[in-house]
Amino acid sequence: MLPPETAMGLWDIFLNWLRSLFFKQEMELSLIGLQNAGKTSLVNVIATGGYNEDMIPTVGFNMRKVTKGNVTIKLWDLGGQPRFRSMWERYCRAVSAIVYVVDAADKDNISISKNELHDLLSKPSLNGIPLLVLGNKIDKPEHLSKQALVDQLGLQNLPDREVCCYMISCKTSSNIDVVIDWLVKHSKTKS
Ligand SMILES: Nc1nc2c(ncn2[C@@H]2O[C@H](COP(=O)(O)OP(=O)(O)OP(=O)(O)O)[C@@H](O)[C@H]2O)c(=O)[nH]1
Ligand SMILES: [Mg+2]
Repeated sequence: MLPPETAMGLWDIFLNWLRSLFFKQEMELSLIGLQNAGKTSLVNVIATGGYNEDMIPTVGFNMRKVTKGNVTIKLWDLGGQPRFRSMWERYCRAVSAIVYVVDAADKDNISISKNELHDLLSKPSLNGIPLLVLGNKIDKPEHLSKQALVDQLGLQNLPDREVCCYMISCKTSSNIDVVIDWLVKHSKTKS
């Protein structure tokens, strides 16, 4: 006979396993933003916790599946260079949320980032899709504050969609847990 506390532990593990069979969640996300913002770094940090200084710019897009608890997240990681931006919309149409990554320490490019974001959100096909804006690289001392980023990206006047903004660092993993929580809350139960 197992001691009662071990039996309870096993019972809990069994129940959790049973729950995970019946309540699988899934979601599809697109990661958008200018080149060098840190989109691929974010995928890596979510998937494995790893961070690398020597990144290769994404050509076209990459798809990666990541499982967090009961949630399987399909991530479309898109290239941010100007020549790839015209395909952003196509990869955002069917997603549960758009994740827009900004280099919060690159003040010179914030207005370009703002214009690209507003351009994308003006597409009728993307109406109503929740938006998560991530100000990345807060390990750099020159990074903008969250309020400054919200103001400079014009996030206050975005109609008819849920908008959320967090400041993160892929390098130090700051606030990555809050990002994952937000994503998991926006997933859908698989039917
Ligand atoms: N200091 C700092 N550097 C970062 C951070 N996140 C990413 N980087 C660096 O920024 C550079 C670009 O990162 P990527 O993840 O390749 O950027 P991307 O948005 O995928 O770029 P494209 O694929 O060209 O669109 C790399 O040198 C990263 O090491 C961060 O949180 N802090
Ligand atoms: Mg990339």
